Amino acid sequence: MNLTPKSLRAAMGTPLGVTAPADLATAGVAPRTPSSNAPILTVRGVSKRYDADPDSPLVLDKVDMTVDRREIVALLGRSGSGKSTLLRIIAGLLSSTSGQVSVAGKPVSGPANDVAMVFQSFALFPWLTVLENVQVGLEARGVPPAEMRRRALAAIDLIGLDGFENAYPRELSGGMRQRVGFARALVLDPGILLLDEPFSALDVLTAETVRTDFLDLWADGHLAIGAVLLVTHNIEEAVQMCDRILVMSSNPGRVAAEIEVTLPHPRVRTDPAFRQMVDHIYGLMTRRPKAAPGPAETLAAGLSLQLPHVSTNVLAGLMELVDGAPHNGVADLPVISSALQMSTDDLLKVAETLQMLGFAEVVEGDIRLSAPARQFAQAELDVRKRLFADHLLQRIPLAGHIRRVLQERPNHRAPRARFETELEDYMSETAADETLKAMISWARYAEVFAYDGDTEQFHLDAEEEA
Ligand SMILES: Nc1ncnc2c1ncn2[C@@H]1O[C@H](COP(=O)(O)OP(=O)(O)OP(=O)(O)O)[C@@H](O)[C@H]1O
Repeated sequence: MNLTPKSLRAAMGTPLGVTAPADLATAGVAPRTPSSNAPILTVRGVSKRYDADPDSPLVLDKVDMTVDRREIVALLGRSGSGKSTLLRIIAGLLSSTSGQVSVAGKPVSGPANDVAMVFQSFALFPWLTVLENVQVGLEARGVPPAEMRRRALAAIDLIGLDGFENAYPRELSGGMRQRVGFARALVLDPGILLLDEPFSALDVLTAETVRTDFLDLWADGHLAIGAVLLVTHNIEEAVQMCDRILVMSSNPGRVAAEIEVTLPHPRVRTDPAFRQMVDHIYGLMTRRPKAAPGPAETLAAGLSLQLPHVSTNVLAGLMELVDGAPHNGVADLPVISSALQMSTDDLLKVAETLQMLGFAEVVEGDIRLSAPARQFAQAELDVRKRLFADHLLQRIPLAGHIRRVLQERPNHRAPRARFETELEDYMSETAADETLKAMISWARYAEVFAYDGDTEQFHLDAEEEA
């Protein structure tokens, strides 16, 4: 039986909207009714490098943001944009390189009492029961045992786990485990609740149930929390849940756009206004990758272009899909993403790779194939390879550079390390490694040069030497 707060209350014969257990509820609190003008969270000029070396990658660059009382705010961004880093700095689990964070007017310099967090991985103690897991934070704060038990039971009841107090996490489904994660955070009555992709490890239906139950409790004023900051890369989740969405850009992470969501609750995903907002945000998240430099520009500029490791099978698959009916060359990315059950992040990465290679334009949430891409989609393998080779050499300076070096060397061979070192002047080691992996797989497909994994050397085959 799926015990949700709604079904639980119904089973108890109490109408929705009743006052929740005293320690958790702030009766009569209406969402978005500020109890004070000061924001509950203020982030000012926060920058972060993980390495003390000033030349190491800047993960966050002078981030400014606030969250008001009774607000649910999303930090939405692509993978690697620094969302989790920012959340951990706000929680006091990580220090910033510069800038300040304050919660409820107090500067954060370590784990703060006014902050609680729900993790993607649930992070429960497997050897503790549900009740003991929920009590952990209260125990750390020295709450007396009787009060601790009373508050933990109230939180468990509220979140729909009544009857499971003595169960161990291994006996619970994923959705129930995450409810424990929520109860453990809510029991602390935090000024701000930080949600780090709390629904992304759940299957689609369970995620939707836990999400809407949480929203119901919030809307009914049953949660004694000041505000919520949600980290997600799921655009629909952000539009469904939040009053405001902060879109983060990557490399370095910055707040690139801020969107107020005023759609009435409950928000329906098929509603045209909902879809329009999702499309708009898709557009904002679709940055145009740096264009390949023209002949007048330096090789250095070209080598700074990071390549995503997307396989040619996946690239070909998306071109075929968009080329075919009913899209006929132009498609709405949110529509394809739900049809393929692909995350926004994964789909945008593929679409932007096609754009980088000159096979597509990605604008305002749409992907439009170029003429060569449509030709590719309908061609046999040898024509596909030729088209891909042309685009690779024209659009990706690294491809031309490696090929030139191989042509100039008498034995037509060069070690991978030679290019890796060169790339690392412009990007991190991880990015250089991913760039070379992409280059190797694309070049092999297009037969513009070869790579020997055993000797870690690039080389030209006889027909490639021409
Ligand atoms: N402990 C660490 N040491 C060094 N670099 C790190 C560390 N943690 C994260 N990074 C780097 O910081 C950048 C931002 O990572 P972060 O996890 O904050 O991004 P994110 O937006 O939360 O990504 P995701 O959605 O994939 O979780 C990435 O380039 C990542 O490689």
